[in-house]
Amino acid sequence: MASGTRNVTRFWEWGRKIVCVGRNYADHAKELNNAVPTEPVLFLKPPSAYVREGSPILVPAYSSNLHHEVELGVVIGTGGTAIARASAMDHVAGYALCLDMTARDVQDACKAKGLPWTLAKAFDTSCPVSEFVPRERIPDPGDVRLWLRVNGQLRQEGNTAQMIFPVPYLISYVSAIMTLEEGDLILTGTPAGVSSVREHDELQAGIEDIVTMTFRVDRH
Ligand SMILES: O=C([O-])CC(=O)C(=O)O
Ligand SMILES: [Mg+2]
Repeated sequence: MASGTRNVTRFWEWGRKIVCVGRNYADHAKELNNAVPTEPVLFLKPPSAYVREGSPILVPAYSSNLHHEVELGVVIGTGGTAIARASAMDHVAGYALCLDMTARDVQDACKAKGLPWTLAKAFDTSCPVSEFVPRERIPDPGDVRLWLRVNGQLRQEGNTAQMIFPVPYLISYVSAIMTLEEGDLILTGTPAGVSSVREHDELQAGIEDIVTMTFRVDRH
């Protein structure tokens, strides 16, 4: 697991990139009136987006509609360029439960103006992450249940079997565009049920009961 003096189980400390896949579940694409894509939709978050349990998720000062998106995160172990689909899983060190926090009002405005989603997706605390989950604990990333509760109420529930583009496809696709490096994280998209959160809300999420996490929401 160790690489030099660094340990991939603390990948969020490495300063590596976070590659996000959008609209990878048809039911979520439809709930936001987006077309179901014929190839992956990609965007990035900077490593400064990471937040860990114990620290709050902050609503950006410029947003009044912050949404949760629960997602399976794939942590890259061995980097590569133009990785073949057949060997893609050899590049996975493990997984993490992630939230792709999204300023939905800002994203809607960006979409309307044809602008990038950076303000909506890449702000500080926009990427809450769980503990690292070693790959052995998820033998099939194409068949795990993701769930998210807000103040105890179930809001999102989906199975990664519903992904349009499965994990090996995504690793191959992304690595043909940008080299994947050890410690990079791929967020694989969210199932349906995204909704608003406010100051003082409590978010609880899990990959089944393999890993769970709890975050509170605060304002700047
Ligand atoms: O903002 C969106 O709806 C796109 C996205 O991140 C997702 O589908 O997970
Ligand atoms: Mg997302």
